[in-house]
Amino acid sequence: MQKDTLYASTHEALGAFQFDESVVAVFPDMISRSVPGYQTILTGIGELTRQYAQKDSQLYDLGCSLGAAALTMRRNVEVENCKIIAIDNSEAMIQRATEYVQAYHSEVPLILQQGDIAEIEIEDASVVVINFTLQFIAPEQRQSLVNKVYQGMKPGGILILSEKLHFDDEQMQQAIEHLHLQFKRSNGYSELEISQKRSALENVLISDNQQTHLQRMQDAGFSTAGIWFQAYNFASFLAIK
Ligand SMILES: Nc1ncnc2c1ncn2[C@@H]1O[C@H](C[S@+](CC[C@H]([NH3+])C(=O)[O-])CC(=O)[O-])[C@@H](O)[C@H]1O
Ligand SMILES: O=C(O)C(=O)Cc1ccccc1
Repeated sequence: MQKDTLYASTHEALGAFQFDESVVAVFPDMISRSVPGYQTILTGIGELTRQYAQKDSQLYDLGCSLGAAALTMRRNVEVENCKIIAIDNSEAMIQRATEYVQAYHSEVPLILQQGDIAEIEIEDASVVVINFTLQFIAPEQRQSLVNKVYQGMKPGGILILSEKLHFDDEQMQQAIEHLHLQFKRSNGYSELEISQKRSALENVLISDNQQTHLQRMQDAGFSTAGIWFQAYNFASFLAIK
């Protein structure tokens, strides 16, 4: 696995964070050193897929990057006639994801598509995963995306939504941000890397608080929604239709 050193040296004209070839090359290392609980969330996505995937249905991974969640879902589907659809708008991600997916054999079809998740159709879904991607969608498009997911779901279907959160209470925000900072330091990121990445993500990753997420899922129509996992400011929600 290639080490993430993207922000290790000084960038004078630091551009906004983009999911381009340079990020793709280091992505597995970057996400596991930056997101506490990432592996545990993938394991949970597998377990929930095993429990909630319905026969004759579609499973979606929206904002799939290299397809980690889609591959975990595929390993855990135990019912007949399921199809997994994984979508990302980064050409570089989809290209690399296609190579990854080809390395594993399975009877369950997995289709990788380049596209904007705000624009694609969702139908006959039993499991929809949005693992750390809604935070990159324009805030004013988020409700209609979650509405569309709900509309495209079968009764009993689930949405697994993982996001970086912020906290309205300033003291909570500071305390939890500190814990995340320490997590990145303990994973070998330097102060320069941390501060340059933070600048690059400004206005690119726009987090919501927990209440905004829960309200949005409720407004979409989900009768049940809650957090099933949280590590510091990174949480994963489960909503059931
Ligand atoms: N409008 C959009 N449409 C489609 N894709 C998008 C859009 N905007 C951003 N993306 C894509 O969303 C992904 C977010 S990463 C997901 C990790 C993965 N889920 C994982 O489980 O490993 C999370 C992170 O890096 O923090 C990137 O691949 C973007 O190209
Ligand atoms: O690195 C961070 O500080 C994050 O908030 C998470 C992240 C992880 C990978 C790509 C973009 C953001």
